[in-house]
Amino acid sequence: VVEQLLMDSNANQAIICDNLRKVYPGKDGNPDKLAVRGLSLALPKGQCFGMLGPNGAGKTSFISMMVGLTKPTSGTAYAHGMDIRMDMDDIYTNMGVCPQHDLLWETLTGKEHLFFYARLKNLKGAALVKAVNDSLKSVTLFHGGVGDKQVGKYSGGMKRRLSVAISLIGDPKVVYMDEPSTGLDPASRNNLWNIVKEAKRNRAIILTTHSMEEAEVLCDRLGIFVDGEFQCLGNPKEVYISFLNLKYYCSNTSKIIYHCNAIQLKARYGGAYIFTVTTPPEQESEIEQLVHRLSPSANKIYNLSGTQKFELPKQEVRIADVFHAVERAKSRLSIHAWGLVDTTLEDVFIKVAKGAPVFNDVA
Ligand SMILES: Nc1ncnc2c1ncn2[C@@H]1O[C@H](COP(=O)(O)OP(=O)(O)OP(=O)(O)O)[C@@H](O)[C@H]1O
Repeated sequence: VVEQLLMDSNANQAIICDNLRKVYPGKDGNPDKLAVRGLSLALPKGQCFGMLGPNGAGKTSFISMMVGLTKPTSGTAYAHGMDIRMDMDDIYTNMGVCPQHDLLWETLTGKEHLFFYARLKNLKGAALVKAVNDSLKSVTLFHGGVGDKQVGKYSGGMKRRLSVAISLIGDPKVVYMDEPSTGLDPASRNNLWNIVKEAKRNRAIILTTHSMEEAEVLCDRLGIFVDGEFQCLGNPKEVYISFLNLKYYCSNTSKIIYHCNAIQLKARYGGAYIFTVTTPPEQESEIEQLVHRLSPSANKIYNLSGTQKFELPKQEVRIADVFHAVERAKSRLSIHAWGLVDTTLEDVFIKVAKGAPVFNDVA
């Protein structure tokens, strides 16, 4: 699969991770720490991938490997088709990083920062000046001579915008952003989100965040990372979570309701339930009709080989009606499994984090 993706890398996949692992050797008789336990991921250009996870989950360890600060213990990853084990120098020319804490020189101006980083990306002459001015404009630090002020005089929001501008200077195709909007007021945060939305058009962005809202606004796909591995991967509208013992309204042919250790969730989007049904593929249209009778504005969000998922606006449906409708339908349809879940991304994230082992942030 990785080889196929790599062959396609020039055309499509900006980032490919192949069973990436990071183990920190235990010291003083302590056991080894598996910070990243075999991460595989492909991210096409034009997408922003959000990495959520509790403190100590391994997000920074992952990003550190991707940006060349540390070496993988095993496995590898490819940025723009280049291997992080061997080709880091080439990767740097096409990579941008916005670190969690602004790494800025207080006595340099915003513009000087951008000149410095743009030169590192081999920009020269008129192209260099244009790139710096465009960059300042894109993060609204151009007008009024703000770009010529020392960074020490910048507000937190201005520093964060500058850090994002630095990560994007030189048109890198792969960008890592570590909690880009942490600590910003709502207006500055919205401003920064617009910059990131614009930036993701022609590059791949991997973004870590603790904000569900940020993940929903910016990310085309996201994963919840716990204890060194993804517990779920999907788009913000629909994420699969496993290894959790969450209450889940679910039934299959033998049980009506049980507590199962898998959950499908839908992020808020106005408060909807996710209704999932698996039947033989030829019965799909009958299920669709049933769903639309229950909820006329239901929206189909997934369909594969007889498994269909719909979002049902909460104000339109009562849970009991769904249960009755499915039970009645079982007399004429082969419903292999079905489920109805009501939860928000934030609720689930908190439960995922609680379900994870307690991490000690101190290495
Ligand atoms: N250099 C190191 N040596 C040993 N253990 C480490 C080292 N760096 C991180 N760890 C451990 O690896 C685990 C993952 O840490 P990491 O910093 O990658 O998590 P994180 O998800 O980025 O957390 P946060 O959200 O707090 O930044 C933690 O248990 C941490 O204590």
